[in-house]
Amino acid sequence: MAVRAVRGAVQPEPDEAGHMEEQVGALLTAVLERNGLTADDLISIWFTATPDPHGDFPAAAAREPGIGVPLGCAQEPDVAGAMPRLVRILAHSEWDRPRADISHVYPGAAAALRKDIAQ
Ligand SMILES: O=C(O)C(=O)C[C@]1(C(=O)O)C=C[C@@H](O)C=C1
Repeated sequence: MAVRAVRGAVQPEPDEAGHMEEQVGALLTAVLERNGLTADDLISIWFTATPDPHGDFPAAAAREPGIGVPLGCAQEPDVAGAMPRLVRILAHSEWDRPRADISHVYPGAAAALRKDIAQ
């Protein structure tokens, strides 16, 4: 069994506590479903958020889909002209398939960040 990493990002809109939880939760659910993973396969999830105000900690959204692994949040560099209000995830998982099979999930506006890998 290998350890693999999967990426994703979402731009919660509007920036209210309930929406953050709902949309980041949906991102996490999509990452699991598209990759045939369960919450038990995960090892950890690192969240980053752009420096604009957010209604809640992104990691709080992982509790709704029942994800019980270690979580962390940090702030992205404040790059001029960068897309605002983004929450990004980097999840590590145990995986029995090749790296090329991983689906990285960038719904909606976030797809513009990584046209090369967004699904
Ligand atoms: O993948 C993303 O979410 C990006 O915005 C791209 C990118 C990159 O340049 O590779 C930029 C910033 C993030 O911290 C991670 C990756």
